[in-house]
Amino acid sequence: MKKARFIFNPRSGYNISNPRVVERVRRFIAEQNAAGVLDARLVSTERPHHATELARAAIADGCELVVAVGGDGTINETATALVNAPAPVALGLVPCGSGNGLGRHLGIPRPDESALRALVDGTPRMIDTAMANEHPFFNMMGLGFDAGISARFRSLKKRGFPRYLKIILSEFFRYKPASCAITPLDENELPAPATAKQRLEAEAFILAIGNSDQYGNDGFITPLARIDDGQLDLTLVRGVSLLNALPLAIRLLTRRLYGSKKVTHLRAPGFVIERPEPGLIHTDGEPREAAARIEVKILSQSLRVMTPRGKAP
Ligand SMILES: Nc1ncnc2c1ncn2[C@@H]1O[C@H](COP(=O)(O)OP(=O)(O)OP(=O)(O)O)[C@@H](O)[C@H]1O
Repeated sequence: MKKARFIFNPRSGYNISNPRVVERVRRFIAEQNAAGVLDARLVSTERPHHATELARAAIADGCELVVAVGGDGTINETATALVNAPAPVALGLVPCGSGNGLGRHLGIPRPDESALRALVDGTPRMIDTAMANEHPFFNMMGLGFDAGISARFRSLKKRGFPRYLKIILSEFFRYKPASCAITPLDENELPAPATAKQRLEAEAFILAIGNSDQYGNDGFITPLARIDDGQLDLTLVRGVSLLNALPLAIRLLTRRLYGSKKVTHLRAPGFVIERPEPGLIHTDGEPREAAARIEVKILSQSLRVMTPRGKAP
């Protein structure tokens, strides 16, 4: 019998409007407990960052499976406690957020029966995780336009994709591109000699660094990223205007962003981003205050995750 803990965020996009998800999860737990497969219970988060405390407590209690029932923010907080945890502790996902970027990349787009089945008969996989200064991330980090969106989204009482869209549109008209310098790092966290000539200074509309290939909702901002290759993919988008916003959005949704002249792609195990002053970034869609200098680095194969059988990306 595998000891497990389910960490449920009642504030995540899907969970607010779909109380049936948590009912189904409770039933699944009862079924698995009765069948002698799991020894599991569900706990709810009461505040931001509570999921990390709950996940640490679950590991200390001997749980081998810790399941995040929430969006990318809840997954981030839960997984933070599991990075480099001793085997066989694994993260499970029941993605119920507004975007579900990590879940979609791993073949778990929705909180459905397939997501639940993967928890008990799926394949455990080792994936990379990453840090942006002191902030862990698992899916995506960024600065510029999308960091502003995450800050405004956080202040909403109600969440969900339509509200995302509304904020994206209003932020588009007020956002001013930010200047930054980007230096790729090698495996030893030194400026990469082979790629040093790629050091870029730019006015970034969006600067995104992806461990997975998408923000969520199939917005493929780093379309070539793989979550277990020991590398991070950086996408720099410059000069977005009313004229080119729609074609760029279509490219974003069809994995063709790197065909645009406005877009630069870099790949490295890490990056240093320097800005004129401290400011906002986001990690997995959650806004954070960060120093002017941001060091982003990969932690190769540092998290075990349960994924559906035969669905490895
Ligand atoms: N009980 C709570 N009350 C208020 N906020 C909470 C509570 N529990 C967790 N949170 C916060 O809720 C926020 C949103 O969670 P989450 O990211 O899971 O949902 P989402 O934003 O709808 O999904 P996604 O990131 O996939 O778009 C996180 O910042 C988390 O810290």
